Amino acid sequence: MRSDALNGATLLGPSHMGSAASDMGMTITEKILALASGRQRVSAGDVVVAKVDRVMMHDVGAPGVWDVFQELKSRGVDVSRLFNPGMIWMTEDHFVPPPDPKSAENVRLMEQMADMYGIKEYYRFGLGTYGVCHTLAYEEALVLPGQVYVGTDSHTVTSGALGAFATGMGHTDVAYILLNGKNWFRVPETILFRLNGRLRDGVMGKDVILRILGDIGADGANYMAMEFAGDGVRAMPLEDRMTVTNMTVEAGAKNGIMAPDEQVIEYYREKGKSGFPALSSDGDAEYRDVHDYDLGRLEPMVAKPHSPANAAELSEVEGLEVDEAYLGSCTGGKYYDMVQAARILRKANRKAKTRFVVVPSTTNVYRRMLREGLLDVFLDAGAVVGPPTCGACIGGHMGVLGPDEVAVSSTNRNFPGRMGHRTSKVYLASPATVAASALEGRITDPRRILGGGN
Ligand SMILES: CC(C)[C@H](C(=O)O)[C@@H](O)C(=O)O
Ligand code: SF4
Repeated sequence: MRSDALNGATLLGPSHMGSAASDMGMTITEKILALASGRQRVSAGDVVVAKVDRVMMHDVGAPGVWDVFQELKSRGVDVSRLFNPGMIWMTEDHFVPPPDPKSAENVRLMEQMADMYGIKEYYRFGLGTYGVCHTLAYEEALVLPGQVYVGTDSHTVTSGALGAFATGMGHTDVAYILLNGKNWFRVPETILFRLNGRLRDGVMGKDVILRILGDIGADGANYMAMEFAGDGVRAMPLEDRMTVTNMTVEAGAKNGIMAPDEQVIEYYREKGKSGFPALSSDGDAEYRDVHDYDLGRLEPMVAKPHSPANAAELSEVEGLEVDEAYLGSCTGGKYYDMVQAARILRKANRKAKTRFVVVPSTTNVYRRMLREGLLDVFLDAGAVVGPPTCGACIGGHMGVLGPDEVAVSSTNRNFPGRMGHRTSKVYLASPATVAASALEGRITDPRRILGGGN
């Protein structure tokens, strides 16, 4: 079955897994876990031991895994060799360039791990390409459709937009995978979100996922797969799709996933990658729930403090004064996000009225911004443009908030204190909304500047 399914980068028909006619079909998530565990079929609730294809560690996760290794060593476990160093890739992203001694120490520890274990795919700040892991996974084609991909970060779910089973795991689980190449998974139930129609100008993937989070709640998909399908998905650029899967974990999801379409396959072809299974869900797959959305009617959204699921239409808070507009992170610091924000600034052609912090998520984004004149657009608007890092998204550095400050941010979490002082307040919004709000110093509908009907 495995060789049938690994049929090159072609879109495989629904029933390629050869399940008996009487069986229910499978979801894409079930198919990937079946392939990885060498089974003909799996169903939600099954516990499987699945081979993991790729593992990511960053400058917060790798030191945590190192600690687990030391603990195992003290109990007599041999941690001198890994199952397959080639399955691992690492990047420095959360606290780089290091803002404090502890972060600097973590970076040194990563260097040591890379040397000791022979980890070759290592993206280091100050030595060329590096950046926020989830953007880098896409840009450098580090994860392929159909793979089981695990990272030391909860937003590893982002890569599900490209058709992988992608999920975050804790240090102990990742340590186990590094030593054994596999782990156990309970096959999640799936909620299907059918996205129909096209987003209007000024409305982005971020608005889609905030709407959905508002509808299902912060625990609306606990340990479930959130699958997105429909012509609305196909109409979205890949980087905007990634914003949608990125925030599935904010509803508690195990993974977010979209079946790879021609756009995905073409993307990988350009990167010189093929030979992966482009799986999709069967028509008779079993879903826990199905939700329909008409993207053509979606309004710009925000998530009010202090939960990503505390969603409201932007109109509810329009005009609210902000102290900072933050454009960055794996959610809102991708190239597409920068382009959408810059479009608003170009159109307005004036300075921001509030502090405006722009942090491209990777060096690839940064270089493209430089080449295409986007850096000038942001600088001309008065923004400070920082080097690639997670930065203020996690309250680390590069624009953290002071007491009672209010920010509008393209990031994914607005828990108390997430971006700085515990009394600060964060409104999550799309990159377009962040740019429009920076210009006005107040939460602003980007369509006011773009001139669309709102
Ligand atoms: C530091 C890291 C483990 C964490 C995560 O798991 O997501 C961070 O990236 C976040 O966004 O909160
Ligand atoms: S940018 Fe923010 S959400 Fe993304 S990995 Fe970094 S800290 Fe986490």
